[in-house]
Formats: sequence, C-alpha cells, structure tokens
Amino acid sequence: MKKRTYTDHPLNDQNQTTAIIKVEKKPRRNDAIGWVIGALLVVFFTIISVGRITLIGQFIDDVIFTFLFGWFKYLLYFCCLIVGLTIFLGVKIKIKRRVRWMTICFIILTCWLVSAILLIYQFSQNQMPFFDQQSFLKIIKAYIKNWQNASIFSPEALKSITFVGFNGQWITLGAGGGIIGNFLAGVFSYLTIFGSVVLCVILYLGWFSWVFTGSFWGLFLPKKRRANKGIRVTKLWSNKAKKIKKPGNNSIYQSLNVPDDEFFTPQQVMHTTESSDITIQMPSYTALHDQQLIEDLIADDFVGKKKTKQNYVKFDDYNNQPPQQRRDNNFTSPQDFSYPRTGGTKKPVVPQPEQYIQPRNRRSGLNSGFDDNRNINDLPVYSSAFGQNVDLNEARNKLNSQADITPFGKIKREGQQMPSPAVEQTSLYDESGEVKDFNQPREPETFINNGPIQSTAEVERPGNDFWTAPPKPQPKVEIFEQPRRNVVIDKREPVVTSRPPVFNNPNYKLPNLTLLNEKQDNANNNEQNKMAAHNKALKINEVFQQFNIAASVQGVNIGPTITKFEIQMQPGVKVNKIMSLENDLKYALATQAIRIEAPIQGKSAVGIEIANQISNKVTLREIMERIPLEKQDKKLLVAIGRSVNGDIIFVELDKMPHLLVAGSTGSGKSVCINTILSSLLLRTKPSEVKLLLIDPKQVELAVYNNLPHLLAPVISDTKLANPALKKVIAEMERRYSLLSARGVRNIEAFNLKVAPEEKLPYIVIIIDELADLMMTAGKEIEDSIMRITQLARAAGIHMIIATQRPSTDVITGVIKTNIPSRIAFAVASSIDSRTILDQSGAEKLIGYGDMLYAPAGQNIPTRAQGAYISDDEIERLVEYCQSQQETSYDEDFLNIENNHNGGNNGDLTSELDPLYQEIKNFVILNQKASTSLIQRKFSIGYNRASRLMDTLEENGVIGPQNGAKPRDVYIQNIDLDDNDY
Ligand SMILES: Nc1ncnc2c1ncn2[C@@H]1O[C@H](COP(=O)(O)OP(=O)(O)OP(=O)(O)O)[C@@H](O)[C@H]1O
Repeated sequence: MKKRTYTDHPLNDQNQTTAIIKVEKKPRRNDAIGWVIGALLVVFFTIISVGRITLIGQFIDDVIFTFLFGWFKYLLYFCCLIVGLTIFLGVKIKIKRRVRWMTICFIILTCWLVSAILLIYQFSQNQMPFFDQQSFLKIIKAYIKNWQNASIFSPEALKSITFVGFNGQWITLGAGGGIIGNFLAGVFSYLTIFGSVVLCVILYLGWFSWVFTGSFWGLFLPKKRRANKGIRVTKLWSNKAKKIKKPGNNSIYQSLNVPDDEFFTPQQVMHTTESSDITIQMPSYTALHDQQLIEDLIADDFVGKKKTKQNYVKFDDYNNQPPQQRRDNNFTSPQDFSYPRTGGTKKPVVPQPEQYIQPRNRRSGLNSGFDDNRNINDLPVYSSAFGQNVDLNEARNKLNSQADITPFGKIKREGQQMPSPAVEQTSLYDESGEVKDFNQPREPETFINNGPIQSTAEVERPGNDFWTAPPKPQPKVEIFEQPRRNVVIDKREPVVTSRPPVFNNPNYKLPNLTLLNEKQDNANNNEQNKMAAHNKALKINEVFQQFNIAASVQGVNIGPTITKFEIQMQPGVKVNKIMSLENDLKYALATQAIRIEAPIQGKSAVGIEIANQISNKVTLREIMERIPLEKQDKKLLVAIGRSVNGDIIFVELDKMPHLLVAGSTGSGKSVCINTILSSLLLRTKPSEVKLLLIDPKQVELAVYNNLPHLLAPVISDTKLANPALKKVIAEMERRYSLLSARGVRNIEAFNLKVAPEEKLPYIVIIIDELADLMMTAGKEIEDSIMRITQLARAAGIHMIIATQRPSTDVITGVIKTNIPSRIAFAVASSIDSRTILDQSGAEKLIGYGDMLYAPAGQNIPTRAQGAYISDDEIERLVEYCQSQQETSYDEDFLNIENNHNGGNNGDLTSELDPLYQEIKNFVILNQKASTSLIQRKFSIGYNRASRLMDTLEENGVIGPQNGAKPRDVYIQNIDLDDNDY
C-alpha cells in the first residue's frame, strides 16, 4: 500500500494556499468509550487470569499463557496490564512493524532460553541425558504431562474443581518456556543441551544488536561502520511549558513537547514520528487535530444548509500566523478562534460567519475511510443554500471574501492579488532511504540525506531568547480617506536623541514550511527518463563494443536533471580509453551535455553523466522537510540541492565556514543565494542571525529589504560595500575581545555562558556579484574579505560570495585560499572551471541550477541539482518575517551611509524630496507612519521611503522608531495650510 504522508494529501495537490477546514464542537472522540471498555476488559482478564480467579481465569491461564509461554507468562501479564492501563488513561502507542517482529523474536528467544536452562538443571539432577536420539520427543511429552498435571485438566483438579478462588500451582517446575520454549529447546538439544543454550545466547546477542544498531552484526562492528538504525522511541506530549524539549542526539528516546497553547504543523509531528519506531502519544497531546480535521473534511459530504454552531478556519492561514498576530489581528470574521481540544478546555469564541459547507454522514458509507486516490474535486457536490450547485472551490472563494483573511493573517487590501504558489516540478525519488553523512568527519560538515523526515518549521528552540523588549502587537494598517481638519494638537515630546533598544519580538515564530510550494508529482517525467536511460545505456554499450572496449553499463542513477551511468571495465582496460570516447558518446547519444567522471568517488567505476530528457525541479521545501531530527537545532543549516543519486544535500554554514558561488549568467547563482537565504529565514529568528546583503546588481536581493534580520538596508552602492565590510571587521574584533574576556574560543561557547540578552547573533554576509565590487575598490575589498574569511569563523561571521566572472582578477588567489568551499554553476570554459574549482568540469554543466559542489577538503566535487525557490515563495517568506517584527537596523551600519555621504545626516531638509510635502500630509491626515506604508502608497523604493521617514522624524512630524510599535505622529488633525514643518 502506498505510504501516506501529509504532503501526499489530496488537499495539498490543489495548488492552493488555503484549505477550508471545519471545526466543530467535538468534546469527546466517538471511540473513547470503546477504548475505556477495551482497557477495562484487558485489565479484568489479566487480573483474573494471573490470579487464577474463577474457572475462566484458570482456563485462560492454563490454556493460553502457561501452555504457550510457561514462566514467561508473568511478563506477558504485566505487559497486558500496562497496555490496559495506558488505553484507559488515553495514552496511544504506535509501533512499527519491525518492532513487532523484534518483540516476537524476544518472546521466542526468551522462552527458548528459559527452557534450555531448565534442561541443564534437569541434567544436573540426572533427569536428562546430555545427548539422546529421543530427546525431542521426551522433552515434549514430559512438558505436556507436567503441564497437564499442574493445570485444571489434572485428575485431582477435575475432582475438586473450584469456580472462584485459587486453584492449582502458580509455578510448575516443568513450565519453563512453555511449549514454544520446549519445542525449540527440544529441537536444538540435538546440538547437546549446552549447545542449545550457547546458540540461543548468540541469537540473543544478535537480537540486542538488532535493537540497538539496526542490524544483527551491528554491535560487533567498529562504531564507524555501524548502521545506527537502532529503534527510536518518540514521546509526543504537550503542556504549558514554553520551550520544546530538545530531543537527545544519540539517545533512542526523544520527546516532542509542544506548548499546548500553540499550534504546529502536522508535518512537524508526522515527520518526527516517521523516524520513530515507537510513538507514544500522551493524553495531553492534541496536535493531530489538524490532520484529523483534514481527514474529516475529506470524509464529509458537503451541503449548503446553514447551521450556527460551527466555525470555519482557513487552515493554512491560521497555521501561518504567529500566535501574537492571531490574537491581535482584527479579523472581520472569525475574530478569534481556537481548535477545540479533547477535553474541551478551550472553546471557540467566534462571531459565526455564514456557512456554506456542512458535514453529513460523518464517517459513514462512501466517506468513512480515507482514500489515497481521491481528489478534492472528486468530492460529491450537493445543492447549496444559494439554489445552485456549489463546489468546494466556490465555497472556498466565497468564504475568503467573507472572512477577509489573507494567507498571512493581514487584512486583505482591496484589489490586491494574493500570491498563489507557482507549480513546481520535483522529482519523485525514493524517500525511504536513510541518513547518510556525506563527507563526515571532514569539514565542512555536509550531509546527504534521503532519510527520516523532520520538519523544522515552527519548532521553538530552547536557549534562544535574546530578547530585549516585551512583546509588541503588530499594528493594523488602515487608511482613512476623509481627513479631519482644523484642530491642532501638538503632541511633541522632548526629542529622544538616543536610539531605542533593538526590539526583538519574543513571540517571533519561525515561518512554516507551508509557505513554500509543494513538490510536484513527477511520476510521468520519471517514467520517461527511466525509459530514455534504458535506451541510452544500450547505446553506450554499443559504443564500447564498436571501439572494442571491454566495459559496460553496470548501474544507472536517475537524478532530477542528470542521469549517471556507472561503467565497469574489465581488468586491463585503461580509464583513459573511456575518457577519449567522449566525443563518440556525444555523437551516439546525440547530445552535447556529457560529463565523464573517472573514477566515481569511492567506487571502481567510471561515471558518465548525461542530461535527462525532462528535468525536474528540486524544491526548497522538499529538502527542508527532510532535515533529520538531530540537525533541527542547527541554526546555520542551509539547503543546497539534490545529488545525482537523488540524495539531499545540505550544509552547515558555520562549519563551511565561507562559500564561493560562481557561474556564468543565468546558471542559477541567484536562485542558490535565495535558497540559502530562505533556509536561514526558515530556521532562524532575527535575534539569532543577522544578515548583511551587498547587491551591486541592485535587483537580486532588493526583495529582502524589509527583513527584520537585516543589519543594514541592502547595500547596492558599491562604494558603501567596503565601509560595511570594515564595520563587520570592527564587530569581529569587538567579538574577539568579548570572547577572550570570557575565556572562550568561539561564539557557541560564548552564547552558552552569557545571559540571553547578551548572546551574539551569527552574522552572514552575502555579496551577490563580487566582480562589481572588485572593479570599484579591488584591493580594499580583497583585504576586507581576507580579514573576514581568515578570522571570522570563531566570531560567528560567515561569508557567501557570488560572481558571474570567474576570472583570476575577481576570484583572486587570496580570495580562493580563504574560501575553501565552492559551488560552480555552468561556466563557459574549462579555464573558468579551474578558477573556481581548481579542476575542469563546470563547463559541461547544463545550467538552470546544475552545479558542482565542492566543500572544503573534498577533491572530487559532487554534481547536484540546486534547490529552487520562486520569487513568490521568497515574497511570502519575507512578508511573513516582516509581519512579525519590524526592521531595526544596526546604528553603526546606518551611519555608514551617512558618513559616506559626507556626514550630511543633519542636513536632511536641505534637499527635500519632491514627494516630501505630499507624504507629510498623508502621514498627518492618516495618523500613520511606516516605511512600508509609504512605499506601498506612493510606489517608491525602500531607500527613498526610509530617507523620507528620517526627514519626517528630523522635522518633528513623527516620533522615532520604537520596535514593532507604530511610530507616533506628533501633529494631529492639523490644518495643513497653517503648518510649516
Ligand atoms: N535550481 C534551479 N532549478 C531550476 N531552475 C533554475 C534553478 N536555478 C536557476 N534556474 C533557472 O535559471 C534561471 C536563471 O537563474 P539565476 O537568476 O539564478 O541565474 P544567475 O546565475 O543568477 O544569473 P545572473 O548572473 O544573470 O543573475 C532562473 O530564472 C531559473 O529559471
């Protein structure tokens, strides 16, 4: 059966940002009574059986437990009791198949061991021979006779049968491991009775090894070679604690603790539990409601009757909002809502919106189960209250217009189109693999992972409260059309000269992965690529035959954009012979895009990489979803892409510690930078990572301009780049003195020692076109880069540099030496490739994100398809981050601009912007002032808007920036004509 995950869900195939979810009052699950009755029965039968109370108890004890399991029955009774109690208490335990097998093996082995040891005891009493041809029969016969004598079927027991009370012996010597144990001990007694024990002990050790390492021999292998697939137990629970407990890295037990007043994505839980063999869901845990709600939606029929006691929640919208915002936003309807929880502690207090969808026949008939293949559009359509057929999409639209909620929790602005996710292509690779360390323990630490999935979105991480100010509500943006005039109130207070402390929103929630596009089902593409690969393999073999080379294709890896054929040669054939066939292969396969890797890293095979017939996009989301659990607290972990094998590649920037990205124009550099930036936004709060973006091209990084993570506005003036880098060097030196004062060696150790508000955030500098900077101030820039890259690692400062001119005057020897990790996208010539990677190969890449990735210390680069993120997704992410916290730049970095402009910051009024007067009027009339509002209203760029805000502040029209609070407008309801500010 197809494994079902949340992302497979038909609702998610709809390419829609919103799913309508119905929440109805459901105080108790329907099956709860059944559970309690079941639990009571289990406990009841356990007690009467173990105590041999009543005839039924004696019968069950004798016939099922003692006969089969012998002494082991007491352990089973204990387990039954525990199971009964857990059901009764509402604890749910989900066990994977391999654990069931492990349990069965444990029972069998234990029974065998007990019986075998008993035989040795009998041998010591001279009741049992060392070796006998009739051993097996004797043992079985003796066991059955013994059992019968001790059971209610013994002649004595039958004579004096008691219906209630104890009867018969509790422990009979012959019981041992029951018929199971005696059977095995009997069979293996032909190895002599000691041989049987020894074999059983060996198997026991193998069993332990299986449990703790995932393989029979694992425990006996050196640590490095162990599969490390031991069983994992996850406990899901929730309480009022604000922090989620961090799962232990190595322990088999992990605990996912979700504060019960917050919501989290089903993916987060599903992906956590997917990697777990035993999932224990505590009664306090209520998070699967979301999933339940989706399933209910699918299971429901839809009709249009109106009903009052129900609420509709736009599932994605709600999940995507920070709790603070959920509370603060003035939704027209619903205003405040919460999912009802089991136990019914929180009830929705909601003005009831009109209702268009209503469930019918819950869990009955056609809809009672979950059908993997059902599409939401296949759902039956019933007559609606509007006298016409309404399908789900229509209902959804109608609801949207009523509810007036945008996907990101803001008030919908008239005429504004909400971003709809672009359809992404991704490949469907086998996702059931396991976590593989790519090049550990080498640094930088890079991981390729196909394995257990862990969504990291929205996981509150402990120890990261760098906050300096209490939570502030997000302002609601409103625009008044009618100005009020003629009353003058000057609200000005004494001018505050010092900058307010940097505001950090303590309720800042990491963006949810649902903001990113889903991966698309590429089954068709994969099928076609598979067929094409088969034909290509035949052609490659033909070429070898034609040139009398004893080699053939032995393996094929179909990646997202490239297929890699593994060629094996007969002994004595030179690798160079295959290399020399490159042009002939190109000819035979009618393609230019061939790259030969000789040999493949870690294999005695030569790789021939050929572009796929159809390429699949690799989405950022599919990579982020597969970050393993143990990496979830790594702040600087960023997604790179997928290798030709379909493995996930991601990297920790702090281990890297700097990255050079180069490739010709249109090869995918900017997308790569965007995925790196987006990975950081998805995993870090503004207090944890600060970004300095230098974008001489002016267009690539402009979208990030309002991010709360920024140290300074995106620097697009090349003249400002070096002063900014100098500021970073100064910060680096300051950090070094802080580190040495504390006697620590790096920022991680420092942050562990200091109070939350003193913690230092990481700084990531991104330069998206080094060539432009090198042209303006080559030597100085090179010096600054050298200083930062040489020293900044311990201070938590990392640099990513991109360029489309991989020539030696841009990527100088100094820069190359100091930036050991490189990504090469397609370039024009092998010389360019050598400049980037010190070897050729990048000239054979096919562009569009096709890359060679060479982390520090890895000689042979890995070919990969870069992760893709669309502009829509980036906008959504940025908007989400911005909606939670306003931008507050570092004063030092803001001063760069002023200093550089000749220190004319006190002279802002001297060159008034032509829009100044108009904007001032607008601000006063509406009593609202924010950079983004002005940007939107007057369609101007960020820099200009923020300059205008500064001027307004300078002139006393508005107050200083105050964290997330809206700025004060000092002049209220003014007669504009009388005002000369
Ligand atoms: N990982 C990827 N997957 C799929 N398509 C990609 C990927 N990366 C880039 N592309 C495609 O290539 C186009 C160019 O990418 P990008 O803008 O990143 O190139 P660039 O190297 O930054 O170019 P320039 O230097 O001119 O800015 C994108 O618009 C996109 O269509």
